[in-house]
Amino acid sequence: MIVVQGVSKVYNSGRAEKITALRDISLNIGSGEFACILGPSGCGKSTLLNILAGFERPSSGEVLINGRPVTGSDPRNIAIFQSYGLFPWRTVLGNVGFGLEVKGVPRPEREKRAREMVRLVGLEGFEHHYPHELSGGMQQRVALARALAVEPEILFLDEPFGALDTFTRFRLQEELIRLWLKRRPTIVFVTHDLEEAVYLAERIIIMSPHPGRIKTILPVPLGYPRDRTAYDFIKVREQVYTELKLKPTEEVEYYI
Ligand SMILES: Nc1ncnc2c1ncn2[C@@H]1O[C@H](COP(=O)(O)OP(=O)(O)OP(=O)(O)O)[C@@H](O)[C@H]1O
Repeated sequence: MIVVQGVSKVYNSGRAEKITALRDISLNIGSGEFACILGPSGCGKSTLLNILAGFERPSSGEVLINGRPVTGSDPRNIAIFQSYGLFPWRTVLGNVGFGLEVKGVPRPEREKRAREMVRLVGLEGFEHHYPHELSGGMQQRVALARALAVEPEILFLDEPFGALDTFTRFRLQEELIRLWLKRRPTIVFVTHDLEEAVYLAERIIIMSPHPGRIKTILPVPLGYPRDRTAYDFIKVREQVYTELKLKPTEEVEYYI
Protein backbone atom coordinates (compact mmCIF):
# COMPACT_ATOMS: atom_id res chain seq x y z
CA MET A 1 0.00 0.00 0.00
CA ILE A 2 2.80 2.43 0.92
CA VAL A 3 5.98 2.22 -1.12
CA VAL A 4 8.97 4.37 -0.20
CA GLN A 5 11.72 4.46 -2.81
CA GLY A 6 15.13 5.98 -2.10
CA VAL A 7 13.79 8.89 -0.07
CA SER A 8 16.28 11.47 1.19
CA LYS A 9 15.63 14.78 2.88
CA VAL A 10 18.17 17.54 3.26
CA TYR A 11 17.33 20.68 5.20
CA ASN A 12 18.99 23.93 4.23
CA SER A 13 19.10 25.37 7.67
CA GLY A 14 20.48 28.71 6.49
CA ARG A 15 23.77 27.86 8.16
CA ALA A 16 26.88 26.74 6.33
CA GLU A 17 26.20 23.03 6.76
CA LYS A 18 23.09 21.27 5.55
CA ILE A 19 21.25 18.72 7.68
CA THR A 20 20.66 15.34 6.09
CA ALA A 21 17.55 14.31 8.03
CA LEU A 22 16.97 11.18 5.91
CA ARG A 23 19.28 9.26 3.62
CA ASP A 24 18.10 6.73 1.08
CA ILE A 25 15.05 5.31 2.84
CA SER A 26 13.29 2.45 1.06
CA LEU A 27 10.50 0.35 2.54
CA ASN A 28 7.06 -1.08 1.91
CA ILE A 29 4.10 -1.08 4.26
CA GLY A 30 1.26 -3.46 3.52
CA SER A 31 -2.45 -2.76 3.59
CA GLY A 32 -3.82 -3.17 7.11
CA GLU A 33 -0.36 -3.43 8.62
CA PHE A 34 0.64 -1.91 11.96
CA ALA A 35 4.18 -0.56 11.58
CA CYS A 36 6.16 1.35 14.18
CA ILE A 37 9.04 3.66 13.36
CA LEU A 38 11.42 3.55 16.30
CA GLY A 39 14.65 5.41 16.91
CA PRO A 40 16.45 7.96 19.08
CA SER A 41 15.71 11.66 18.99
CA GLY A 42 16.77 13.35 15.76
CA CYS A 43 16.92 10.22 13.60
CA GLY A 44 14.28 11.59 11.24
CA LYS A 45 11.14 9.73 12.40
CA SER A 46 8.86 12.76 12.21
CA THR A 47 10.41 13.88 8.94
CA LEU A 48 9.71 10.46 7.42
CA LEU A 49 6.14 10.41 8.72
CA ASN A 50 5.49 13.91 7.39
CA ILE A 51 6.77 12.86 3.98
CA LEU A 52 4.56 9.75 3.99
CA ALA A 53 1.56 11.86 4.94
CA GLY A 54 2.35 14.40 2.21
CA PHE A 55 3.02 17.30 4.56
CA GLU A 56 6.62 17.55 3.38
CA ARG A 57 8.35 16.78 0.11
CA PRO A 58 11.44 14.60 -0.08
CA SER A 59 14.63 16.09 -1.55
CA SER A 60 14.93 12.97 -3.68
CA GLY A 61 13.13 9.66 -4.07
CA GLU A 62 9.38 9.17 -3.93
CA VAL A 63 6.47 7.79 -1.94
CA LEU A 64 3.62 5.91 -3.59
CA ILE A 65 0.32 5.19 -1.87
CA ASN A 66 -1.90 2.71 -3.67
CA GLY A 67 0.38 3.13 -6.69
CA ARG A 68 0.03 6.92 -6.87
CA PRO A 69 2.81 9.37 -5.97
CA VAL A 70 2.13 11.38 -2.83
CA THR A 71 2.15 15.06 -3.74
CA GLY A 72 0.19 16.47 -0.82
CA SER A 73 -1.89 15.48 2.18
CA ASP A 74 -5.10 13.60 1.54
CA PRO A 75 -7.68 14.46 4.18
CA ARG A 76 -10.19 11.94 2.85
CA ASN A 77 -8.17 8.90 3.73
CA ILE A 78 -5.49 9.96 6.08
CA ALA A 79 -5.74 11.23 9.59
CA ILE A 80 -2.85 12.44 11.68
CA PHE A 81 -2.45 13.80 15.13
CA GLN A 82 0.62 14.72 17.06
CA SER A 83 -0.65 16.39 20.19
CA TYR A 84 -4.33 16.46 21.07
CA GLY A 85 -5.08 19.40 18.77
CA LEU A 86 -8.72 19.59 19.85
CA PHE A 87 -10.94 22.59 19.23
CA PRO A 88 -11.50 24.11 22.69
CA TRP A 89 -14.86 25.61 21.67
CA ARG A 90 -16.29 22.28 20.55
CA THR A 91 -17.66 19.57 22.81
CA VAL A 92 -16.34 16.00 22.70
CA LEU A 93 -19.06 15.11 20.21
CA GLY A 94 -18.34 18.23 18.14
CA ASN A 95 -14.64 17.40 18.03
CA VAL A 96 -15.16 13.75 17.12
CA GLY A 97 -17.64 14.67 14.40
CA PHE A 98 -15.39 17.33 12.87
CA GLY A 99 -13.84 15.17 10.14
CA LEU A 100 -17.27 13.85 9.17
CA GLU A 101 -18.55 17.42 8.91
CA VAL A 102 -15.68 18.28 6.55
CA LYS A 103 -16.56 15.21 4.51
CA GLY A 104 -20.12 16.46 4.22
CA VAL A 105 -21.76 13.62 6.19
CA PRO A 106 -25.33 14.73 7.09
CA ARG A 107 -25.93 15.72 10.70
CA PRO A 108 -27.97 12.74 12.00
CA GLU A 109 -25.52 10.23 10.52
CA ARG A 110 -22.58 12.29 11.78
CA GLU A 111 -23.91 12.34 15.29
CA LYS A 112 -24.64 8.64 15.27
CA ARG A 113 -21.10 7.80 14.16
CA ALA A 114 -19.52 10.30 16.53
CA ARG A 115 -21.46 8.79 19.45
CA GLU A 116 -20.36 5.32 18.43
CA MET A 117 -16.71 6.40 18.33
CA VAL A 118 -17.00 8.14 21.70
CA ARG A 119 -18.31 4.88 23.12
CA LEU A 120 -15.52 2.87 21.48
CA VAL A 121 -12.84 4.95 23.20
CA GLY A 122 -14.65 4.67 26.53
CA LEU A 123 -15.88 8.25 26.88
CA GLU A 124 -19.59 7.59 27.13
CA GLY A 125 -21.17 10.20 29.38
CA PHE A 126 -18.66 12.88 28.36
CA GLU A 127 -20.23 13.72 24.98
CA HIS A 128 -21.09 17.28 25.98
CA HIS A 129 -17.94 18.10 27.90
CA TYR A 130 -15.40 20.58 26.57
CA PRO A 131 -11.68 19.70 26.21
CA HIS A 132 -10.65 21.79 29.25
CA GLU A 133 -12.96 19.66 31.39
CA LEU A 134 -11.07 16.48 30.47
CA SER A 135 -7.77 14.96 31.59
CA GLY A 136 -4.85 14.64 29.15
CA GLY A 137 -5.61 10.97 28.59
CA MET A 138 -9.27 11.69 27.90
CA GLN A 139 -8.34 14.42 25.44
CA GLN A 140 -6.05 11.99 23.68
CA ARG A 141 -8.97 9.55 23.40
CA VAL A 142 -11.07 12.26 21.81
CA ALA A 143 -8.27 12.89 19.31
CA LEU A 144 -8.09 9.16 18.59
CA ALA A 145 -11.87 8.93 18.15
CA ARG A 146 -11.81 11.94 15.83
CA ALA A 147 -9.09 10.36 13.69
CA LEU A 148 -10.90 7.01 13.51
CA ALA A 149 -14.38 8.46 12.92
CA VAL A 150 -13.62 9.23 9.28
CA GLU A 151 -12.57 5.59 8.81
CA PRO A 152 -9.20 6.44 7.33
CA GLU A 153 -7.45 3.93 5.16
CA ILE A 154 -4.18 4.97 6.71
CA LEU A 155 -3.53 6.43 10.12
CA PHE A 156 -0.26 8.27 10.70
CA LEU A 157 0.48 8.76 14.37
CA ASP A 158 3.43 10.72 15.70
CA GLU A 159 4.17 9.86 19.35
CA PRO A 160 0.50 10.24 20.27
CA PHE A 161 0.93 8.87 23.80
CA GLY A 162 4.27 10.50 24.55
CA ALA A 163 2.96 12.99 27.10
CA LEU A 164 0.80 10.53 29.06
CA ASP A 165 1.49 8.70 32.31
CA THR A 166 2.27 4.97 32.15
CA PHE A 167 -1.22 3.79 33.17
CA THR A 168 -3.04 5.93 30.65
CA ARG A 169 -0.51 5.09 27.95
CA PHE A 170 -0.95 1.36 28.51
CA ARG A 171 -4.73 1.69 28.38
CA LEU A 172 -4.69 3.72 25.19
CA GLN A 173 -2.23 1.31 23.57
CA GLU A 174 -4.66 -1.52 24.35
CA GLU A 175 -7.54 0.51 22.95
CA LEU A 176 -5.67 1.37 19.79
CA ILE A 177 -4.95 -2.32 19.19
CA ARG A 178 -8.58 -3.19 19.78
CA LEU A 179 -9.75 -0.54 17.30
CA TRP A 180 -7.12 -1.54 14.77
CA LEU A 181 -8.14 -5.22 14.97
CA LYS A 182 -11.76 -4.22 14.47
CA ARG A 183 -11.34 -1.87 11.51
CA ARG A 184 -7.92 -2.74 10.15
CA PRO A 185 -6.64 0.59 8.92
CA THR A 186 -2.97 0.71 7.96
CA ILE A 187 -1.15 2.33 10.87
CA VAL A 188 2.26 3.98 10.82
CA PHE A 189 3.14 4.90 14.38
CA VAL A 190 6.22 6.90 15.37
CA THR A 191 7.66 6.35 18.81
CA HIS A 192 10.91 6.47 20.72
CA ASP A 193 9.48 4.14 23.34
CA LEU A 194 10.93 0.73 22.70
CA GLU A 195 8.37 -1.20 24.72
CA GLU A 196 5.52 0.64 23.03
CA ALA A 197 6.84 -0.48 19.63
CA VAL A 198 7.07 -4.12 20.78
CA TYR A 199 3.57 -3.96 22.25
CA LEU A 200 1.94 -2.48 19.15
CA ALA A 201 3.76 -3.30 15.95
CA GLU A 202 3.72 -6.17 13.52
CA ARG A 203 7.01 -4.77 12.23
CA ILE A 204 9.40 -2.32 13.84
CA ILE A 205 11.34 -0.06 11.53
CA ILE A 206 14.43 0.83 13.53
CA MET A 207 16.18 4.04 12.49
CA SER A 208 19.57 5.44 13.39
CA PRO A 209 20.64 9.10 13.34
CA HIS A 210 23.18 11.32 11.54
CA PRO A 211 22.03 10.89 8.88
CA GLY A 212 18.63 9.29 9.47
CA ARG A 213 18.65 5.81 7.98
CA ILE A 214 16.82 2.55 8.38
CA LYS A 215 19.03 0.39 10.53
CA THR A 216 16.90 -2.71 10.41
CA ILE A 217 13.31 -3.84 10.07
CA LEU A 218 12.30 -6.28 12.76
CA PRO A 219 9.16 -8.44 12.49
CA VAL A 220 7.43 -8.99 15.84
CA PRO A 221 6.29 -12.62 15.84
CA LEU A 222 3.69 -12.16 18.62
CA GLY A 223 -0.09 -12.37 18.46
CA TYR A 224 -2.59 -9.87 19.95
CA PRO A 225 -3.35 -8.89 22.63
CA ARG A 226 0.22 -8.96 23.90
CA ASP A 227 1.38 -9.62 27.42
CA ARG A 228 4.16 -7.26 28.42
CA THR A 229 5.37 -9.69 31.06
CA ALA A 230 5.45 -12.82 28.88
CA TYR A 231 8.74 -14.50 28.10
CA ASP A 232 8.32 -14.07 24.31
CA PHE A 233 7.59 -10.38 24.72
CA ILE A 234 10.69 -9.87 26.84
CA LYS A 235 12.77 -11.79 24.29
CA VAL A 236 11.65 -9.49 21.46
CA ARG A 237 12.28 -6.46 23.65
CA GLU A 238 15.78 -7.71 24.33
CA GLN A 239 16.35 -8.12 20.60
CA VAL A 240 15.35 -4.49 20.04
CA TYR A 241 17.67 -3.38 22.87
CA THR A 242 20.49 -5.24 21.16
CA GLU A 243 19.68 -3.66 17.78
CA LEU A 244 19.74 -0.22 19.35
CA LYS A 245 22.97 -1.09 21.18
CA LEU A 246 21.34 -0.37 24.52
CA LYS A 247 22.21 -3.75 25.97
CA PRO A 248 25.52 -3.91 27.82
CA THR A 249 28.01 -6.21 26.12
CA GLU A 250 29.22 -9.31 27.90
CA GLU A 251 32.93 -8.57 27.56
CA VAL A 252 34.31 -6.37 30.27
CA GLU A 253 37.57 -4.61 29.65
CA TYR A 254 39.81 -3.55 32.47
CA TYR A 255 42.22 -0.70 32.26
CA ILE A 256 44.92 -0.10 34.81
N1 LIG B 1 12.25 22.14 9.39
C1 LIG B 1 13.50 21.77 9.66
N2 LIG B 1 14.55 22.55 9.34
C2 LIG B 1 15.81 22.15 9.58
N3 LIG B 1 16.14 20.98 10.16
C3 LIG B 1 15.14 20.17 10.51
C4 LIG B 1 13.77 20.50 10.28
N4 LIG B 1 12.98 19.48 10.73
C5 LIG B 1 13.83 18.56 11.22
N5 LIG B 1 15.12 18.96 11.08
C6 LIG B 1 16.32 18.19 11.47
O1 LIG B 1 16.23 16.90 10.90
C7 LIG B 1 16.66 15.92 11.81
C8 LIG B 1 15.53 14.90 12.04
O2 LIG B 1 14.47 15.53 12.75
P1 LIG B 1 13.11 14.78 13.14
O3 LIG B 1 12.25 15.75 13.87
O4 LIG B 1 12.56 14.13 11.94
O5 LIG B 1 13.66 13.66 14.14
P2 LIG B 1 12.85 12.71 15.14
O6 LIG B 1 13.50 11.38 15.04
O7 LIG B 1 11.41 12.80 14.88
O8 LIG B 1 13.20 13.36 16.55
P3 LIG B 1 12.33 13.40 17.92
O9 LIG B 1 12.18 11.98 18.39
O10 LIG B 1 13.21 14.21 18.84
O11 LIG B 1 11.04 14.07 17.60
C9 LIG B 1 17.11 16.62 13.06
O12 LIG B 1 18.52 16.78 13.00
C10 LIG B 1 16.43 17.98 12.97
O13 LIG B 1 17.21 18.98 13.57
